[in-house]
Amino acid sequence: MPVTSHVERPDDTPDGPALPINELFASLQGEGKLVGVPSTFVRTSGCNLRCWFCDSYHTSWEPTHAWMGVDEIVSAVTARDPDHVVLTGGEPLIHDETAPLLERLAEHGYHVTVETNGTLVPDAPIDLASISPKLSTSTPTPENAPDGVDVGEWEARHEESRINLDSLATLVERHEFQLKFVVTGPEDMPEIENLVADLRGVADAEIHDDDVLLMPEGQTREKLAATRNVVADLALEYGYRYTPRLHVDLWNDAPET
Ligand SMILES: C[S@@+](CC[C@H](N)C(=O)[O-])C[C@H]1O[C@@H](n2cnc3c(N)ncnc32)[C@H](O)[C@@H]1O
Ligand SMILES: Nc1nc2[nH]cc(C(=O)O)c2c(=O)[nH]1
Ligand code: SF4
Ligand SMILES: [Mg+2]
Repeated sequence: MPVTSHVERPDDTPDGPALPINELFASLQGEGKLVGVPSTFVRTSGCNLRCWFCDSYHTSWEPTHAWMGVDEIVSAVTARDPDHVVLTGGEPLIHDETAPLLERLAEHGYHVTVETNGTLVPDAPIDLASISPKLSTSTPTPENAPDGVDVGEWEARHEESRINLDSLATLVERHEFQLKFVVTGPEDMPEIENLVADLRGVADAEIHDDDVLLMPEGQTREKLAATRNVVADLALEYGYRYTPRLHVDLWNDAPET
């Protein structure tokens, strides 16, 4: 079981910038302000956190990928001719090579959303920073760990690195953004309220209530059936926005969706 966030680059990868790619596919944006928009998804492998509920297990707990040169990734995107591109992971911003990829995608004129946990800041163009800060209920423990996983050092490591207020402030100052919280239940709300207040205190940017999105936790239709109405009621109660997980409604937990 890998215990680092680092994904080693083997010697036989292409010359120039390259990234470990878990999957690259066309789908509808399933989450957030652009839900329903046809998009090409580029999913990098490797993450600096280990949410117990991570719906991309093969980019975090057990990273799986092929190395692709930035040129090759751009060609695979242009072949699909999208208007919207979503760069996600894993955590795409742990890789320095996401910056040249984002530059290239911007040159092509695509609208690019970056899905990030908000702990890192790139120096690169982003049209929508889709920031999903991780709450204390995301922290892995021996009790909630995915089957067969030894949480080991990750309980402490995740807990100490999951929130970086400076990074969050810089991201919301530099980019159009959404704050998309994975909500497991009402006990998450005080933490969300405190984090939004802290961020409003330090960031030189307006954070409107409808920039704050509550997303039900659940990798499967069955799990979402149990959380979505609870979370919808919380959005109504607190005045934040609700986001569905459209792709889970449509395709459950199938890969490349
Ligand atoms: C796999 S993450 C990759 C991007 C980045 N690492 C992050 O966490 O934002 C993509 C999105 O899925 C969300 N997510 C992951 N597992 C989830 C689950 N079990 N239920 C709901 N959302 C989940 C994350 O919060 C994030 O918004
Ligand atoms: N359809 C679809 N929409 C998504 N929006 C964010 C996703 C992600 O994994 O980052 C995602 C995903 O995995 N699939
Ligand atoms: S930060 Fe994102 S990719 Fe990393 S473990 Fe959490 S949900 Fe998965
Ligand atoms: Mg996903």
